[in-house]
Amino acid sequence: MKLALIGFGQAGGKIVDEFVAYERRTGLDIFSAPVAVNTAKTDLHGLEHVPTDNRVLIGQARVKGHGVGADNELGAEIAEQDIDEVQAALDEIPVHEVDAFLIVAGLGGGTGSGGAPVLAKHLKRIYTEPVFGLGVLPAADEGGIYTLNAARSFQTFVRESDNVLVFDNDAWRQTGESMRGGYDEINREIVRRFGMLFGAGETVGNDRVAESVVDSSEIINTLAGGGVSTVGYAAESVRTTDDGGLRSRIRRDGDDAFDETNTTNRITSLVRKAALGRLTLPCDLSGTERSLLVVGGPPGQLDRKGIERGRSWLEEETGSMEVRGGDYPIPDAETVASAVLFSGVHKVPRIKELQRVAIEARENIDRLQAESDDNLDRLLDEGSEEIAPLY
Ligand SMILES: Nc1nc2c(ncn2[C@@H]2O[C@H](COP(=O)(O)OP(=O)(O)OP(=O)(O)O)[C@@H](O)[C@H]2O)c(=O)[nH]1
Repeated sequence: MKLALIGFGQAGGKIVDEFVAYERRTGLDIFSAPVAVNTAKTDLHGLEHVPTDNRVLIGQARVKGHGVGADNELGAEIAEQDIDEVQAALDEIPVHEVDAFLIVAGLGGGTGSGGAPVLAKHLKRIYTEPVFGLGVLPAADEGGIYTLNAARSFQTFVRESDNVLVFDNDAWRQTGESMRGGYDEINREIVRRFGMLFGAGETVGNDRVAESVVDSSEIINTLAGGGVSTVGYAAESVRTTDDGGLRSRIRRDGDDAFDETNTTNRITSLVRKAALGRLTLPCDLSGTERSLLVVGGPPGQLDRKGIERGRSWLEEETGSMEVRGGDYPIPDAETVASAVLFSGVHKVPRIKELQRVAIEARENIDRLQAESDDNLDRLLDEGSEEIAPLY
């Protein structure tokens, strides 16, 4: 599908940068004029792939290019005030060619957390195309303020968008590695998963027209209806033979029945692994409203029976009959991969936990604020009779 892609804040910009790198690497044509918006000049400078003309610095009058320091109310205010500057960048996009908007932001900071919902609301007012969000939740150990920001932004972003696809940094933190050090790997993971979903049905290069049965309307219909989504992914490598043909790792030449069963089984097992493995937002899949299965890889490996079985299994697992699916032929691929989009998920312990910690953080901030005023009064009162103020 064709997306108008907008990264808000540092995380949003870096992920959009990675999406553009992915698009160039794969030869796909998914993103129309990607845009990065930020209140921090250095963050915009740090991007490598988003064209310079598409980097929009907002809030200069308020924060002078230094960011909003995790104040997401300020982030939202600035986004509202400077929405025309963002719109000017979007005016360059041939909107009649795009299927949807995708706004990407880390929800724990200030600029993206505050700005993404404001932009979603603005786009929905102006355009008829659906507006989707890709929201990144902070890791639990980032602290109360990040959690509070994320909880407030999350509920607003979900309300203002047609669907929010969620990636939880906490679930993807590498043990023993600092969160910051791991961002590059995490961003590649985000792009691998969402890139495969959004790339389904798009043209690779000039001469290979994808014959996929997954097209943009199926992705849009899976996301339509609102709510929150998560994505599962699994892949297995297939080897290239000496004559350039593709051969599965355990294929026995000349045994067609064996090959067919093998490709069918591989796909059904990849679908299970994708759904039962680590999701972008871990959750209980029962009660998921709509799902979409995309199986990508070399055309000869995309067995229809396997995809059908995978779909039936997903229906049982989610308890929903609304499971769409299809293949995504990628002629030169060395892996067969399965990506599953679960849309309208409800049983998400992480969100409940985020809200609980956010309430605690709010109470803690209010209490400290009240105490701080008293403490300062007490501190300054001491000796005030002997020491007169300067004026
Ligand atoms: N996955 C991922 N998450 C990131 C990355 N950078 C930051 N984050 C997350 O996003 C949250 C928000 O951080 P930023 O995007 O840096 O904040 P910002 O929107 O630029 O806002 P301010 O810096 O407060 O102006 C953090 O709490 C992290 O959880 C990244 O490169 N990848």
